[in-house]
Amino acid sequence: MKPLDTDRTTGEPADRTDADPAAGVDGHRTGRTADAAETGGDVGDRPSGAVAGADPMARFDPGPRYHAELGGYRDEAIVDFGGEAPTVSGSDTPDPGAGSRAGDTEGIGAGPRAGGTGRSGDRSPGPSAAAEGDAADTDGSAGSRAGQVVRVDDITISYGGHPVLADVSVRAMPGQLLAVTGPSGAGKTTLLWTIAGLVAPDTGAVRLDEQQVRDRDQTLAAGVALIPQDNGLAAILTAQENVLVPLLATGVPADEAVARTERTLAAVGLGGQADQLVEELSGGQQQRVAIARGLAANARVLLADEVTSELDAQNRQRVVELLREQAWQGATVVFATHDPDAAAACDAELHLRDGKGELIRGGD
Ligand SMILES: Nc1ncnc2c1ncn2[C@@H]1O[C@H](COP(=O)(O)OP(=O)(O)OP(=O)(O)O)[C@@H](O)[C@H]1O
Repeated sequence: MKPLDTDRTTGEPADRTDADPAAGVDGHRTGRTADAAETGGDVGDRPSGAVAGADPMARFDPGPRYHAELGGYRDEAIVDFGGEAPTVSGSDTPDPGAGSRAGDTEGIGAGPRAGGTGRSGDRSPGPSAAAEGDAADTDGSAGSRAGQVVRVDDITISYGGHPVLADVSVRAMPGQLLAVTGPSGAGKTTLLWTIAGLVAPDTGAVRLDEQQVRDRDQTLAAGVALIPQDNGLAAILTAQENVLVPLLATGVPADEAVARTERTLAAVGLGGQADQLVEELSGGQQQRVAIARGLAANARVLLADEVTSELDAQNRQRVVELLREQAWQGATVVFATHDPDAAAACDAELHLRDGKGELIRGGD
């Protein structure tokens, strides 16, 4: 495997102003200080989120330490979620990256690790998030989003010489859900990360429509969102902020960002917990925040990595319905899961075992 370098330079955070937190970006943590130990020392100077003027949201500036494409405020930030954006080749497209992984260190190792070759020690730079406004998408109408065909052609990936995926091929289509199943360690996360451009195959290729995936920047620009297995949330931010900040940081107009945030949190049943810090939420609630963030990205390709693992049956079903809704709007959805019911609700299923991938249902 060739972990891709997604490290970014850091800078000092912008000074915060005291402006209005009502904007939802900064208002809740009065009296709470960031835990440097938890955050690698960065978040104590949490980026501004700050606000000034009549429309603070419109002036939101997360500060130079915020790495939307890395998903948060810390150098090790991992997360993801890509958002919609025009095309892979659209180099002028503002990077729709976003996501967040500011505070929570626990999940960083989840998913394919960098095998020690990543820039951040043994941690793989995580998927990042993204989100860029696409007004056409916000109405949620059928087919309003231009998904992309994801073509995985004969990819082989190994970690330190140990093969994980061998000649795996699959195609995921806009408007459809592709389940990726298989036992623990079969390579589901590795496959999703490869589609996201976070892991480069040893051989073979991944294409979005006709564009070969090169790296995460490219897939972010192409509107590929990843909801990582470990959620990748910033523990010291509220649920609302975890959804909202990446949207603002990637240029989604404030009104729309707020609307998307409210809509997606409500959709996952967390409308009443919007102002609660992530660290105060249960595991299942945190998972739903991460899902809301992924949904808010209005991605063209949505990669959901075991996003129902901590949910009760009712919420699992709801999340599968929400993924279905994404597909119904036109997105291409790839959903790694251990849950046979969730897999059965998908249009096709790729089963990974012993390095091989077999399309056991649907697809072509
Ligand atoms: N950086 C790394 N270095 C070495 N091995 C790695 C690294 N990242 C992942 N692996 C290994 O690759 C294999 C596939 O991991 P991956 O996380 O893709 O599996 P998975 O199917 O998503 O597993 P799970 O269902 O438990 O999440 C595992 O054996 C894992 O230990």
